[in-house]
Amino acid sequence: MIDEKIVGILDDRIETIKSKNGTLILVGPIQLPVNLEGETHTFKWYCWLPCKDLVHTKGGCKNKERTEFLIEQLSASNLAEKQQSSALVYGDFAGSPDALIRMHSICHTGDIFGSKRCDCGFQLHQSMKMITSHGAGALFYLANHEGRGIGLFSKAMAYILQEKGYDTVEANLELGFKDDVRSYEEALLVLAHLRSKPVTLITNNPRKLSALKASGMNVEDRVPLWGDISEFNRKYLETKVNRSGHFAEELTIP
Ligand SMILES: Nc1nc2c(ncn2[C@@H]2O[C@H](COP(=O)(O)OP(=O)(O)OP(=O)(O)O)[C@@H](O)[C@H]2O)c(=O)[nH]1
Repeated sequence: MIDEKIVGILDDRIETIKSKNGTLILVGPIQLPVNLEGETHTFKWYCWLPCKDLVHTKGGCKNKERTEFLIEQLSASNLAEKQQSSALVYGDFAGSPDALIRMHSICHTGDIFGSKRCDCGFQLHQSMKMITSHGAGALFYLANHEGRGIGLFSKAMAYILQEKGYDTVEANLELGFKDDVRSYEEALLVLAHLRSKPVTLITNNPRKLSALKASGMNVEDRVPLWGDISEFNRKYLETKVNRSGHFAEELTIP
């Protein structure tokens, strides 16, 4: 039995988002002060969970019952073994006429370790800076997208192939994957829940742009995000342009 007071505290900040493919449980907003190059910017942080990741789910509950049931499931659901994605929201996200969106795929090596083999760490921090300078926007951090959806272990194997001359696309294909197996469905449901007005997408990837538009994202515009180019990621970036068709007009590879 969960303490009623605990249920009351959490219930205010838990919502369910229903779609034809299932239900997401969204928790937030949570104040998150973030250090961006010495300046503190406060984001609103949301995290979500597909209902199927819980041990059991109970349909049709009233809010308080649902929240109590959810808390009861948590400790047995082994959520640390699964991936949970989240969103950092900035400014008047629902109301602002234009908002910048970054759909950022997790990159353990680039985002956490600062690896220079890719541009992911740079893109993560730069997009947060772009969103705060713009005044309104959201960064979706997609935790089940590692290695463009192949997973961290497979990405490690792909890196070994790349050391032997295979490019990013070839390495994925040689390991039996498609080049890009990412799904944006859950993130789009959360986005639609938080904002209905059009957005500007931060990306260099035309396939990401079309996939998101095809899934119903209300994208009005796109802004590029190239940078942190070095001898270590030159081939990776050239492969993006030459094999994956990335918009190259804003890119200068020295
Ligand atoms: N398979 C594989 N994935 C990689 C490699 N380097 C980085 N990644 C992954 O690529 C993903 C980053 O993709 P994005 O930053 O969305 O890049 P993008 O698809 O080019 O799109 P934009 O950055 O939006 O232009 C992350 O999940 C990384 O883990 C690699 O060499 N092989």
